[in-house]
Amino acid sequence: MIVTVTPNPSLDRTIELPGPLIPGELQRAAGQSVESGGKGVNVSRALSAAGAGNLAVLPGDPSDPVLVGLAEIQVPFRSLPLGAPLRTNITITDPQGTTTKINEAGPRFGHQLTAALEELILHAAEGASWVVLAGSLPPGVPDDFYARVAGQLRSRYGTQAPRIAVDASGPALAAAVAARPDLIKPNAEELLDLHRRVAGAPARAGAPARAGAPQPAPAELERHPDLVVDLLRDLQPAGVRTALVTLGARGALLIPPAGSADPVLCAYGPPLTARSTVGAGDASLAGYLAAHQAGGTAEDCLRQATAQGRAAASLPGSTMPAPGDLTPSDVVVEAFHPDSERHHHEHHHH
Ligand SMILES: O=P(O)(O)OC[C@@]1(O)O[C@H](CO)[C@@H](O)[C@@H]1O
Repeated sequence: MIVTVTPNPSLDRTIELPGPLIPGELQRAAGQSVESGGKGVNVSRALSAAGAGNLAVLPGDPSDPVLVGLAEIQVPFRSLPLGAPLRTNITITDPQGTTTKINEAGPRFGHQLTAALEELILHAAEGASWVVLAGSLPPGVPDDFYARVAGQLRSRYGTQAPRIAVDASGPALAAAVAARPDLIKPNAEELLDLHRRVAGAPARAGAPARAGAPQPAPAELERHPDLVVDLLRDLQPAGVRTALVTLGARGALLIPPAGSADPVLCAYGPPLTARSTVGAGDASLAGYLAAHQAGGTAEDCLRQATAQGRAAASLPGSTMPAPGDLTPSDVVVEAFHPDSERHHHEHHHH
């Protein structure tokens, strides 16, 4: 069973505009939807849609629309009553595939709530194969929350401890990496940010010091997977093990831990117009975990991750794909070679 943890869930409200977003103007929506969200909640929704056993752990009162929504779609969850509403996050999409997102901070946690959430997670994780620690931390929860939880899970369950995946950003991700999670799933922007934050990490033996060197823009990183691999190698001494790096329309890379004999794998598919990219990374992570849980090879896991991410991007709002939405045979997975890769992508996109 896969346990997902979402300390800062959200009600995701999506507005579909008939044209580009114009700041300062009244615009009328061509469509709208509301879904229970937050990264771990999305991973759970995607796992449930794929028929994979999972349990979502999240704060929220029983009457909160996020929990009511989860119950409606029969995603199993355990929740921690808050006495306060969860946040609402807004997504605005246009027909060109541009997604604008505005996320609230979320309700404030005191020490007691933080401790109660930690205990709920430790309890719910008993017997789990994976625990996914996902999304931002609400105000009041310390940045090292994921690192602490990972440490507690390992000390409490020892050899029976679940594998740990982290899908977060900013300080929560940087602090979590120190606990050596089994898997991280950054996108280009999160990877650059992580590299910036962990720049003080000891450089890998023989590598030129990269700290202070100008960083590429996220879109440039998506076009140059060789740069992604370089950044990852820099981060491994700081605690990064397996990394699933999602590269938007460019596919994804699976980078094994330092010293592994396994090759770096890359995956891509035919061009697609995104309808809403919100939740695509979460769907990718769910695909990876479902395939891993089913005993799949690294190639299977990356193919399933990429197929799920592509399907999620082509669906409105943060809708998670069902098996019928997937076209895994569209996805090419191959060993990554810096030179051939650039050629492939150029070939592919012209
Ligand atoms: O503010 P966070 O916790 O970083 O991200 C929250 C969020 O943007 O992540 C999901 C998409 O990945 C959405 O369901 C949700 O609104």
